[in-house]
Amino acid sequence: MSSKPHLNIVIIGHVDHGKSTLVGRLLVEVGAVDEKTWKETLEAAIKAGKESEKYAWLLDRLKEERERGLTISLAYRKFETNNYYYTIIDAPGHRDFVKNMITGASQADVALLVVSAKKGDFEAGMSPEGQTREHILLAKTMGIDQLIIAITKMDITEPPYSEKRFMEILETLVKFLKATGYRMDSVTVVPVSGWVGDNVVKPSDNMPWWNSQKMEELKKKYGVNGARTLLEALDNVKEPPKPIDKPLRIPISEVFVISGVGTVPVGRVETGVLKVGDTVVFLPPNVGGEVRSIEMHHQRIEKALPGDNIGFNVRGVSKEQIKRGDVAGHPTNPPTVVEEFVARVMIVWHPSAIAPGYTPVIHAHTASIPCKIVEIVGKVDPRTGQITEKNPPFIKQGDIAIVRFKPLKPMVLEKFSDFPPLGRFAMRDMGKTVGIGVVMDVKPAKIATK
Ligand SMILES: Nc1nc2c(ncn2[C@@H]2O[C@H](COP(=O)(O)OP(=O)(O)OP(=O)(O)O)[C@@H](O)[C@H]2O)c(=O)[nH]1
Repeated sequence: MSSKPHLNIVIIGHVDHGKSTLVGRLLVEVGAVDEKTWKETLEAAIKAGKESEKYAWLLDRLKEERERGLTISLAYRKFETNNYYYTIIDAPGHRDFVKNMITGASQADVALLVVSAKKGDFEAGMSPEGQTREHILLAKTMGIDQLIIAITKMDITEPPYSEKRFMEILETLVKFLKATGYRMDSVTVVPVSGWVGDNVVKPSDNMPWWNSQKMEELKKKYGVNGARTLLEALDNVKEPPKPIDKPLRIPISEVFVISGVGTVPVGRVETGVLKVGDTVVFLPPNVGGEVRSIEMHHQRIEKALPGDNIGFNVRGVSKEQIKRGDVAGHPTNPPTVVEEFVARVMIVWHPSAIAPGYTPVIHAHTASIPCKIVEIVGKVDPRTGQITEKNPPFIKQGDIAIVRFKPLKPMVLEKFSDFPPLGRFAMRDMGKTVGIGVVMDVKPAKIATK
């Protein structure tokens, strides 16, 4: 196996804009789905009267197989480019997308926004209820900074492969993306047809205007990057910085006592490196000691890296002192216990209005702590992405807002920009997910030294 970096990608876009068709085409052309499986699936699609939706049909079938627990389909959600291994985190509908983003073990490194250029389609996606608009905001809220925009169905613009239509769409999108806070140099655009296969893996002759001169023009005019094909755009994504260089953070999921070993907290290393012999500290309780051993998959290891699920024995820490939701780090740069934090939240479900005083349970990393809203700093207008209303009296379903929270018990949280896995959360109440958010700023609590 080669050592290409692994990236997670999420597919977003308005209903029927051509996500499945484009992704199906990509998977077939890069060889992630073999020709034989493809032909069989195609025949089944024709039999079922789904000829015109064969790629979508394929993806749906793969999804069904996965839901039935067949492992083979997993392979079809993975593909390679020259530089990366990709895993597709699917996002067929808004609800699933939100759920996946919160509960998914893996954060998306990049989003592929599929936008239909067909007359009327693009306009529907950008309407106030449109998912193009909603998904862009959601992706931004969840901290996905790299965006590839595939403007698809170029074969059925009027006239077909219209440069004018492409430019009109791009201009509207750029305006909205800028207002949302996207950096244009993190955005790459490509005109495609998922159906015909133009500019998906192979450069197409149908859009002679899509050339290096045009891409330079777009860079100058809007700051966005152009890619010859979707594959090239995927290949040129920037590798996210390795969390190995960051301070150590291990959210604890369980604590065991093992005879002959002692106290063994278990958790996943999110950032940094843990070595045998290191001194660690657990926050909020602020207790710590020397790491005597580290175990992964029942094997002793000397050092644990981001992504490793480990159990580790710490001298002088008892089971009663630490629990799920605590976070281990090095004493030189310990995890942050917050007195208050400011977050950007999106309310995905709530039957009435949310006002200061409201206290949902915040689920962040392995912690679940009730946190009170002490201030609604401002409401973000979904049409522009800008703060419009300062200190509104309440927020409701569909709103995006900047909110200040106060945890009712000691809690470790970090700024999303510093430690993404410790800076995103779900707000839950009444057994449901009320909202999602990312931590923009923290006010550290004073910790008593022991
Ligand atoms: N002509 C043309 N039709 C396309 C293209 N891409 C998709 N379509 C058609 O548009 C319709 C929707 O495509 P899908 O790929 O199912 O769209 P989707 O975004 O996956 O849809 P949902 O998952 O239901 O949101 C289907 O009838 C496709 O055949 C394209 O590039 N050109």
